[in-house]
Amino acid sequence: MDLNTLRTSLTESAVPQTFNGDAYDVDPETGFFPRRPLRELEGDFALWERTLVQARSVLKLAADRGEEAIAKAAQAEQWRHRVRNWPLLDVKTLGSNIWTLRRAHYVLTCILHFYVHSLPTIQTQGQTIIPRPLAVPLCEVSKRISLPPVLTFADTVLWNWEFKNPDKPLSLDNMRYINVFSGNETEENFYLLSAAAELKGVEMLQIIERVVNMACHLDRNAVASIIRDFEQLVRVIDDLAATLKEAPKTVHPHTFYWVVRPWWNGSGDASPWVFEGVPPNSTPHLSGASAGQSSVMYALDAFLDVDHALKHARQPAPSEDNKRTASSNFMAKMRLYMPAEHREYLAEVQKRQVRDVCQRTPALRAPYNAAVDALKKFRDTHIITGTLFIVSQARSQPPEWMGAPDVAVTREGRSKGTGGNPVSALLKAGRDATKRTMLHDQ
Ligand code: HEM
Repeated sequence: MDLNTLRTSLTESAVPQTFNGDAYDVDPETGFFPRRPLRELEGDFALWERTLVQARSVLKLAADRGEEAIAKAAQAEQWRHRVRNWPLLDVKTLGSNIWTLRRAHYVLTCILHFYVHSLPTIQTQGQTIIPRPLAVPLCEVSKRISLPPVLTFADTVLWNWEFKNPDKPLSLDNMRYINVFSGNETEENFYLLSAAAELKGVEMLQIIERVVNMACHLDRNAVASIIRDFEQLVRVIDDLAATLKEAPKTVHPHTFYWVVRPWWNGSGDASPWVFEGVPPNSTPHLSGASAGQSSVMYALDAFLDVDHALKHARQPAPSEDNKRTASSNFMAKMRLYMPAEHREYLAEVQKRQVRDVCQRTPALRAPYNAAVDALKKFRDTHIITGTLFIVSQARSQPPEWMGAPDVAVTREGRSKGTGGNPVSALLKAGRDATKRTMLHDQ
């Protein structure tokens, strides 16, 4: 679809009578996933595609001191040298097809992360320079699709797959991840776990759309139907929690923490990124990729009206830790890393104020609360997962073949999440905000 056509249809449907995900690039069968993989870039831009393929076979994390990394160090430097000497391509000639621009974002952000995280530390003292032939087109493409010029959840999970069998529809069994930075199974399995949540979430989005439409014209039949939908929603959220609980079976916590997650990091205080040829301060959002940017859970939050920002006086009152986390605005900031059309979708769901409808309709309160409770339990599971995969691993030693961790970074610092919040306080604040969403009899 053409970018302008999509934007126009969004503007025209600013307050649609019937809420329909299609208008926001949300597919009825694949949700936030595109129905088909994004097509490779062609012509001059095939250079970017080739560079990404080469990166996978030669680049390792800068901290990697393993035999393979040492043997490939010269090839890795040649790869970075080639990127620095690329011709400066004009992205205007890419056209305005949204899928082409998304593919360009995916390819260039993957190259960016290969580039910065493989750079020997000696070359990143004080600041990390992103060379002009990469920086300029990346920032222009990002601007055109309203995404920051950094790897996002969409780049790693939504746009990074191909069919095993192109004649069959998208499903977990019929997809394979293309760009796996570390090349290991833990990373690919993390993407598949996220994909499982996205695909499970499709059912959830169908429920959300049905309920927000019925909530506008509430009669006895609509109430009965909404009650059934809330019951179904509880089952879907329970399934999501069960999927998350299974994570340690396929995603290895130690490998995840030391070998996979560093590839997704964005710009940090120790060596902030500088985009050559791009006006300074024009790229403020550079956190890096996180499952915290998956629109699926935010759709649920918007639908149930979970108040992460603590704007409303709800019970029980927030703790001091909750307040500190809310002031960092993490949840609102993560929305900036989602595709623009999905952000619009979330805003539209939020506007429908389903929580208020349920508050005014006694028969809906208990079914609504059951869904909130299921989401709270999902977040309880998520806290356990975050503790196992991040907090505990921050106390562990890196694999032997890796250089020692940066001694300047304390263990506490190492258990910070995307955007710099301590992981456990962040995940608990989300759980507590969910608890406060419960309706009480008035
Ligand atoms: C091994 C599996 C997982 C781990 C280790 C993990 C870890 C984390 C961490 C550390 C954060 C804090 C922000 C950050 O540092 O990026 C976070 C946030 C978040 N994650 Fe996960 N996550 C996992 C799986 C998932 C899955 C499958 C989903 C999607 C359903 C998900 C959805 C979220 C959301 C929505 C947030 C924002 C905070 C919140 O809503 O409470 N995560 N996750």
